Amino acid sequence: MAVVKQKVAILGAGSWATALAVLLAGKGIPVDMWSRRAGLAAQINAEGQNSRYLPGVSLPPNVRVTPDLPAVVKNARAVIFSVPSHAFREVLRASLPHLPARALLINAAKGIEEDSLLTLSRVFAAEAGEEETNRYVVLSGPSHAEEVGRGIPTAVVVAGRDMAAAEAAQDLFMTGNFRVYTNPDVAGVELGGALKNIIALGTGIADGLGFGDNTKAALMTRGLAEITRLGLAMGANPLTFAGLAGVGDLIVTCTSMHSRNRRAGIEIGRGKSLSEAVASVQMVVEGVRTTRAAYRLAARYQVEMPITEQMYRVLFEGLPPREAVVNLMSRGRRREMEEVALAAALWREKNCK
Ligand SMILES: NC(=O)c1ccc[n+]([C@@H]2O[C@H](COP(=O)([O-])OP(=O)(O)OC[C@H]3O[C@@H](n4cnc5c(N)ncnc54)[C@H](O)[C@@H]3O)[C@@H](O)[C@H]2O)c1
Ligand SMILES: O=P(O)(O)OC[C@H](O)CO
Repeated sequence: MAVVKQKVAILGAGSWATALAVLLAGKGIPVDMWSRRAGLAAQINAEGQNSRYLPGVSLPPNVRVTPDLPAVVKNARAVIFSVPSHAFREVLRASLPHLPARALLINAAKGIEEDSLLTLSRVFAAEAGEEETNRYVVLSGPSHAEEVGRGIPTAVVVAGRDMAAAEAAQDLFMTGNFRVYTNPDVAGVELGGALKNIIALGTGIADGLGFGDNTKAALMTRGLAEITRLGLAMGANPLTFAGLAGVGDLIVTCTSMHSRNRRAGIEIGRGKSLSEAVASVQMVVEGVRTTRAAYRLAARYQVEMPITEQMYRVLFEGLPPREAVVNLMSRGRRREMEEVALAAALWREKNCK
């Protein structure tokens, strides 16, 4: 007798939600997806693809899309949140009364809540209660929907405070083309995934200005240094930033034409306004809100984040991108590793007794 697999719910119907639906449905798992817009749900069901957000990728027949949120999460063994980070609290709140008691809860969004400056795991704890965080995990790493949807080999990471939950998510997603690692460092994995978007906007701007690979490598490397500094101040393990959610995602987002953050940056570098650049991408550009959040977090934690500061001035204070480059290049002399190494030593002392 064939074993009927218990369904998975995906909240959101954008590009990442659709790619994850294709991945899971390809494993024979029934997938119910929630779209807040009935029209988009009907269109996806009728066309057998999400032509608005992930054109050219066929959805298996075991994927259904509906605007009925309670019906989508009912009896799901896992619920995946795949909406932009600014919508996470609202969608979580709407779904909480309906979530099955033991369902694994997976967040696939990459951002920091702008008003509260909370990472999304902390938003979850605030809304659902600290006792629920054992079944909450975050999925991150270098994974563009356009490639995952087409079965291109990809490696990602799942972080959870309870390793059993992280391992359950690992089992859920793992395929021959989608390799999943686990990590207990929730803060590091979510900060890596969120903060790299600021640097991707920056490398896009550098490309739009006509600069070269040297500039991009400099921004990525020094970007990783300031991401690590803030991560350390916020309790993350510095080694997480050497992994898939850190340097891995930084590489893919700063170099790929699939990256919405990089594409928006290119348009800004070519002279478009922020709103024109974001509108041209037609999908969420998480790095814009994250730049605002990280700029304030840097001040709160007294962490030096020069690239983030210049990005903030370009995006929100009208600083011409070329002046931002001059400001970065003319900073005082520094030793490369001093602060990060010191902070990492302190972290080891505190956490590796
Ligand atoms: N696209 C990728 O390759 C990719 C990969 C990994 C992670 N992510 C992350 O996944 C999250 C979602 O990104 P995406 O690429 O799917 O975005 P997208 O722009 O492709 O789609 C966003 C979806 O969310 C919906 N939405 C927007 N505001 C909403 C709200 N208030 N309530 C409910 N739904 C709302 C939109 O209608 C749309 O269906 C982001 O945090 C992104 O960083 C994306
Ligand atoms: O398209 P981007 O720039 O939002 O990046 C998407 C994913 O985070 C890549 O891993």
